[in-house]
Amino acid sequence: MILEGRPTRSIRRTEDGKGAVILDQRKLPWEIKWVELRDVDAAAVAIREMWTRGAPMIGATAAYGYAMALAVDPGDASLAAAYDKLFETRPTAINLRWALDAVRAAVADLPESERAQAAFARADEICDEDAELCRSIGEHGLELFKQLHAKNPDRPLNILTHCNAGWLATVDYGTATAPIYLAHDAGIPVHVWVDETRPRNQGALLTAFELRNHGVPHTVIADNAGGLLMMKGQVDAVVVGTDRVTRNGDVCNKIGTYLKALAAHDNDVPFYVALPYTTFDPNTESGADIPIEERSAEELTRLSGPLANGEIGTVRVTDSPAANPAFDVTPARLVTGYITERGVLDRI
Ligand SMILES: CSC[C@H]1O[C@H](OP(=O)(O)O)[C@H](O)[C@@H]1O
Repeated sequence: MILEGRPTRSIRRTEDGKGAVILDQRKLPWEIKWVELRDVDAAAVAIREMWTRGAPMIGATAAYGYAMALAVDPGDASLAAAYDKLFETRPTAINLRWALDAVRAAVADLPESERAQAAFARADEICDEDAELCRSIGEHGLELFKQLHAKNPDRPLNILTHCNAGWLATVDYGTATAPIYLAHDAGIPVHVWVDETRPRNQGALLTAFELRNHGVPHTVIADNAGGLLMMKGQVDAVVVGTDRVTRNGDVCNKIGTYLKALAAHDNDVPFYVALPYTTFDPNTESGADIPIEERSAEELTRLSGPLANGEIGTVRVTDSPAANPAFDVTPARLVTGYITERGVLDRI
């Protein structure tokens, strides 16, 4: 099923098959700008500077960047150097490692002359698989939403989400948004509370953009408002994406997720995490072992956006020192269930 009102893919190969095309998400929603990535350095910059972001999208972009590196130099030294260059862009989302390992495994035993083509083919597979995984997450989440809505059939189902785990964060459908889109398209009245998600406002800018384009009723709220809404019975479930789920079920996600889980637990609101298997990390025991990315303080001390004259400007929020951890960890004990391509699981 192709969702109307938006591109069907957030990443694709260039026409000549030698690069990748992504949306520059830093410009959204004010400008829809597709950019071509033509080499591994461009892919690394796009990931590190968050032109494109979201765990599956980071993996997909890195996969194509890896293939571009091998098209220039397919030797073993390049295979290792390109892996490291892409791996060190952002430390938290496990999809990055998963995708790089998948491409390396597909080419390492091949003759050098065959490596680039095989790498691009594996990157294509990663993208096609991600779209299918997210659609399956949506199908299983749809059944859950039907059960939740049956409890209060005379009013919309109120879902709260944090950050952007939408089609912009994946190859298609999204993870947390997949059940929202499929429920909306199936005629289930869904309303979404969209956490703005400071400091980069992926919720207010990206999730709101997606939902607006798809005609899904939604309300942008301050990150700190969710607890009150839950206390007032205005949230039927919290559904978020994730960047890494560890073997014990701990969930690493955008900063602020843990606080939503605490409020949900205190108000008996179910808290679900949507993820494909590519975001599960069996090699890490618990959330305590996950590297938490620390991003620039400027992301917190400066705000940018269109000024009255339409130009993109920046305003100062504070001139004081700032700390900017980009993720936090929600312990498994606070997670009601995991919405996966295999179904809704009460333990991962
Ligand atoms: C489906 S992954 C979405 C996940 O990625 C986001 O992080 P970022 O925007 O920094 O890449 C956020 O944690 C989302 O939940």
